[in-house]
Amino acid sequence: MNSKLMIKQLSVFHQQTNRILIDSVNLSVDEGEVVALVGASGSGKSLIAQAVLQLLPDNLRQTGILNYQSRPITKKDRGQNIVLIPQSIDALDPLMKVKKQIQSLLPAPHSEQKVFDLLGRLGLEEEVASRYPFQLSGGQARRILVAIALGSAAKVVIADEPTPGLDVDSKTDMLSLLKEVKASGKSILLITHDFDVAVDLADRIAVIKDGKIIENTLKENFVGKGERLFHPYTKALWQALPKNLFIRSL
Ligand SMILES: Nc1ncnc2c1ncn2[C@@H]1O[C@H](COP(=O)(O)OP(=O)(O)OP(=O)(O)O)[C@@H](O)[C@H]1O
Ligand code: NI
Repeated sequence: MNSKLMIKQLSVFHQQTNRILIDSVNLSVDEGEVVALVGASGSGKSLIAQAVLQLLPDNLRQTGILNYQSRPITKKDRGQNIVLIPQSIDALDPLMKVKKQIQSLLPAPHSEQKVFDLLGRLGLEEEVASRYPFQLSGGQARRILVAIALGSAAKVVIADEPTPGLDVDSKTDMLSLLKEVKASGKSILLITHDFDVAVDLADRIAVIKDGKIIENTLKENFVGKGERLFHPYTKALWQALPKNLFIRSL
């Protein structure tokens, strides 16, 4: 298989208590594919992203295999080959203006024009480049984080909760930005608790519950009342989507 990113038997433990937070997770993302990882708050989604990027805090320990293009992932892959759109906009450096921030993460040559072009693609004015992060709205800051991913040379993007608490219009905007990231040929691991975002964007959907993947299936299997789905939890998520609510009453 042509896996860009492969996660094999990944487990994450709490060092002191040995409590298991991620339990033998297998997940892969092929070239140009969007795989959504869906689960409730606290199910372990961000821990998987952190483990892949070698960013787990010191009190946690990981076991298992993490590969980028069939070889082990190292810290050097971070930003180079695998880029994270982080869950928190606090990830932006508060002391660095937007332009410098984007330039420092783009592959050379990172001209001013390149920054403006990127901002333009994301529907942001050039003037935004000269602001500090605290002068941005939440939605603008999120777009800057996507801009960094879009402009980077990395072939794999991990987007951790890109649509939290956005209103319908901002969510639609964010979805089209992510579609643009996909159209640029990158593979995406899309982390979200928002099931309709997953169904809209992904080729394949994996569902995580209490640190375990309980379903991993092609988007095509999300049809009808969910007869083709394996786990009752996934069926419930599918049936609860607003567009499917009528099905339940049939
Ligand atoms: N550094 C840590 N030490 C101990 N427990 C942790 C640590 N980080 C996360 N956890 C626990 O691991 C579990 C999974 O956390 P994680 O952040 O991956 O959830 P999540 O699915 O991303 O949730 P959300 O949707 O709220 O972002 C939670 O129970 C959390 O409390
Ligand atoms: Ni999270």
